[in-house]
Amino acid sequence: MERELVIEFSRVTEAAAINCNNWIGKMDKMAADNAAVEAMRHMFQTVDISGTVVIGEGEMDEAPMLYIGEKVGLGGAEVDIAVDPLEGTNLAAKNQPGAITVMAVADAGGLLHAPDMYMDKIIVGPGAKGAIDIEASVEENLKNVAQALNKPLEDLTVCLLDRQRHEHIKQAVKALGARVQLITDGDVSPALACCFPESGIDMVLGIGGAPEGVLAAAAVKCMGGDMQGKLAPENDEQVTRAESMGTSCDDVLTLSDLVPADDVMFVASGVTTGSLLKGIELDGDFVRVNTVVLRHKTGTVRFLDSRYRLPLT
Ligand SMILES: O=P(O)(O)OC[C@H]1O[C@](O)(COP(=O)(O)O)[C@@H](O)[C@@H]1O
Repeated sequence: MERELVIEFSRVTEAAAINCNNWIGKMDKMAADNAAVEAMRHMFQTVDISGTVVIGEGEMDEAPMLYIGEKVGLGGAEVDIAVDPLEGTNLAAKNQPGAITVMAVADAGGLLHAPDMYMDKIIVGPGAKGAIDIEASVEENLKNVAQALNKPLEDLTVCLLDRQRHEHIKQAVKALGARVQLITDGDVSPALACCFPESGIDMVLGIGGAPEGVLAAAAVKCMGGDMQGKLAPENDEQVTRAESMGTSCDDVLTLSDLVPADDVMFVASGVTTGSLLKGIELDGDFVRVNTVVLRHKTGTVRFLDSRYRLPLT
């Protein structure tokens, strides 16, 4: 991939974020999502790549735009693309922190084709690389991560979606005297955040979407953190579907299973303000949007503070 693509890709997630601005707080998550999808799809058509959507809005018969298998771009390097045009649709609709527009781009074959089902995840930043084991208990993982980070357990913060299915994790964290940070939606943002010590999040645990798991893995790989995942099927049909896509639900998926590519980029723009990215702001004649662009091959981490003059062209 070419260096110039950094800016090209940031325009894609920024267009999506700007286009859903009118829907922030309007209690209509479908409309917000559609606005992000439309803008992202439109902007892809201006980028010099031959892209294939491998994680997108669904299968071709259920999603008109950015469906799995859709070809995007003007032509150029053959890349695979994972998108979540609006990650945290509820957060945007309810004007709560942490909604982002996000994508990952890798050399063809470089991203796991994750089925649309749940995935159990354990994620840490670079300081705790090698200290996690998804098959070990919550207690064991917390102790090992605290030791790797050289932190007392009481100061360790574990982020998880506030769901009934995570009750055992909450209880285990409480019993150890560590801290939880409960989120209502959007588990990609904390995966990125735990790679930045100043975010205050040390690890992410629990079950969320598998497509979001691959996006999170792209961010974590670029940042030098660590992640393991395991598909969490809800029925036999999902087990069969996962197998037909080449992944067993019994497999522990390491970072290199989730993102085999060496050249992978992760790009996200803020919709509503979160721990690392500010949300969309109107600033006089301009609209302002914050973006993070990570690239594994070059080890670069870029924060962009972009402004677009209104009206948009
Ligand atoms: O709400 P559930 O079913 O627990 O699913 C959790 C998944 O949904 C999300 O919170 C948000 O997904 P959407 O943006 O599609 O609404 C993801 O970040 C997370 O992985």
